[in-house]
Amino acid sequence: MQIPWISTPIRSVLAIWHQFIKNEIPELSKCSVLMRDRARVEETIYSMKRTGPSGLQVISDFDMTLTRFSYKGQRVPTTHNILDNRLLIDEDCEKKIKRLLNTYYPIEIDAQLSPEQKQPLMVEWWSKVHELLIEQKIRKNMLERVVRESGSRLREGYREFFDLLSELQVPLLIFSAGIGDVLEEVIRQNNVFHPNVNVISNYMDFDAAGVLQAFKGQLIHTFNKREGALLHGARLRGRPNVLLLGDSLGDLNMADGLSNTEHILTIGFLNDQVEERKESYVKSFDIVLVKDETLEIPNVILKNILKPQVRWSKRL
Ligand SMILES: Nc1ccn([C@@H]2O[C@H](COP(=O)(O)O)[C@@H](O)[C@H]2O)c(=O)n1
Repeated sequence: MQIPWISTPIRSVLAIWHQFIKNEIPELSKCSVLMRDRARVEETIYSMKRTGPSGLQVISDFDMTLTRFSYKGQRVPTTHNILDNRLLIDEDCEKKIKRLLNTYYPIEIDAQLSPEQKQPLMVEWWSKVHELLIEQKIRKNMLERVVRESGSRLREGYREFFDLLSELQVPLLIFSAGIGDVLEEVIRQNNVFHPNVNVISNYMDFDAAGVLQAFKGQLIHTFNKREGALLHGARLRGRPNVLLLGDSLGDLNMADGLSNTEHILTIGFLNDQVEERKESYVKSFDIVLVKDETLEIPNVILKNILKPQVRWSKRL
């Protein structure tokens, strides 16, 4: 808002007031942020803000959503890839797992294939890898060290994200097709496994000697999160407003187990194959973050919903 004939301080106060009444979030103007309908996004945030922390829950994917996609030019390992350590698997197994990754990951992110076409292939990928891991007789007591030695990295701003939700007792459900035991160890080692955090994932089943013998429950892969959400619906109910974070179109189904929702705001991290997938991401997510390795935008939105008074008093 530019009014040339009034002094700068008055102009700044007016600009802040203008933003306040319009509920504008300046960070959403960054070129890495894409939205189909910005006005709708801001209205949704405003509605969520009116209900406040007691009505909100956050549902998030883990690998490449809460963790970085890459760091210093290298891919950051997923919870599956963290197990690629000689303490747990031999060279032959490592080669086989890499070959499977090179075969199936391009399918997972292929913009030309539908989720229905990808589904059976994802089951194949996950099942083959889990079989290989079971053959390796992985020991539970090695996981702590293996996670510590891995290059796993949560996104910049993760502490603020986890701590804010914990402080205001907003439930955070991490819904991951990765490996739950490894995921829990990553957030524990980063000191953010707070009591408001719940995890739905693929958990390892260890025998009495602590050796991997199977995986528990129904397999979760990237494109069957709807089934998982329906199965675990009870863990999702209760709060009508949802902030959902993911990096795959399959993550949009993570809130399918919910009934009585009022507002769902979806944020998608577009990390890879950007040009090929941009259109479908913008169509499907409310906000798309292109090659953004941080949690800055989710944090700004959360602060806006949960702590409006802090935001405005800081700015004034
Ligand atoms: N053998 C595998 C299987 C899957 N992945 C990747 O993990 C991601 C799943 O976890 P989310 O937390 O994102 O649900 C998925 O995107 C796969 O690319 C893998 O690295 N190795």
